[in-house]
Amino acid sequence: MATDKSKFIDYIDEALEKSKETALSRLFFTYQGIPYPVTMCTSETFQALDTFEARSDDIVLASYPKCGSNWILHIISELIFADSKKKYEYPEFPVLECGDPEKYQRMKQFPSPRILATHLHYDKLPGSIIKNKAKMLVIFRNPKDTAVSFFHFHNDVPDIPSYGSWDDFFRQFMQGQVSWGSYFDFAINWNKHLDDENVKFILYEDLKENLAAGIEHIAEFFGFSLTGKQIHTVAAQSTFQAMRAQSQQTHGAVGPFLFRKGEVGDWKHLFSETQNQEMDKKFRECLAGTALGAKLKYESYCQS
Ligand SMILES: Nc1ncnc2c1ncn2[C@@H]1O[C@H](COP(=O)(O)OS(=O)(=O)O)[C@@H](OP(=O)(O)O)[C@H]1O
Repeated sequence: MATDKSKFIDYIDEALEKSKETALSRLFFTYQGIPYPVTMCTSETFQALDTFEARSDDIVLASYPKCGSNWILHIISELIFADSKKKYEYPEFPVLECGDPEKYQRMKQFPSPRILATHLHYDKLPGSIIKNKAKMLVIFRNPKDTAVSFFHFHNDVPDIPSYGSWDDFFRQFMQGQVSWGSYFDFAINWNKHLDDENVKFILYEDLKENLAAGIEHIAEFFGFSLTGKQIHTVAAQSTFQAMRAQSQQTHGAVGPFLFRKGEVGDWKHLFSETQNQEMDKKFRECLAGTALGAKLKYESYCQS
């Protein structure tokens, strides 16, 4: 990645250090009905977030955890670099709701465009993002691979509290008792806003299938004018293999765990038939017949 991410790595290392002393039973606190990890979020920071002043040229990258947040962060910073020849510096950890309460004051000094990643449900975003019509790219991934990725992150990273088994994690995931709450609540919430003029939807699986085309759409949405050659260069730097190879430099010790497999359909290795049926039912109840339900291509990615 064309960025100096030392602040980024410092923040991740600090969160991992806190995780070492945190048992799974003490990992979450609830703020306005949603569980968040105590290692990354505090209620003081959430209160301060209400005062955050968004700009119309902020770049908001929204996603439920494990849906490809670091992938689009990388793509955007490469697009900025290709467009302006200036490295995007990360003066703060880019996830908006993570960090100390003073970060929003410091962020006032940062030059535009500022990249704001977030895992917040739409109705928990600070009002100024909506009011000032900052452009928001929201990336979704099929819920089965999302759950599997989430489970592996907990159980593979030595310093992060583990679940007793995949079955334990699945139960918590389906009840929304995981960091940033329920995938399905997040989806229902965002579903109402996919047609908003400042919102663009992107599907992890589509990006995987045609990375250059996805990058072109992202560039167009944010108004970066790049040549076809530049788009292909960004695509070559944004493959899973390229990002995994750099992951220790970009994300520190957690890098190789974060960039784990990057595949579509990994859920087939873990889901039992009963779990498949349970998630299929939940999907039908929450998203069947909705615009997002169609966009997720559930039959292709979760049922075959
Ligand atoms: N370039 C590229 N191509 C394909 N897949 C990629 C890429 N970059 C990240 N990933 C995969 O995204 C998963 C991690 O998601 P997030 O970055 O959203 O994680 S986090 O919530 O911010 O911790 C995680 O998925 P799994 O491998 O299935 O665990 C990453 O491997």
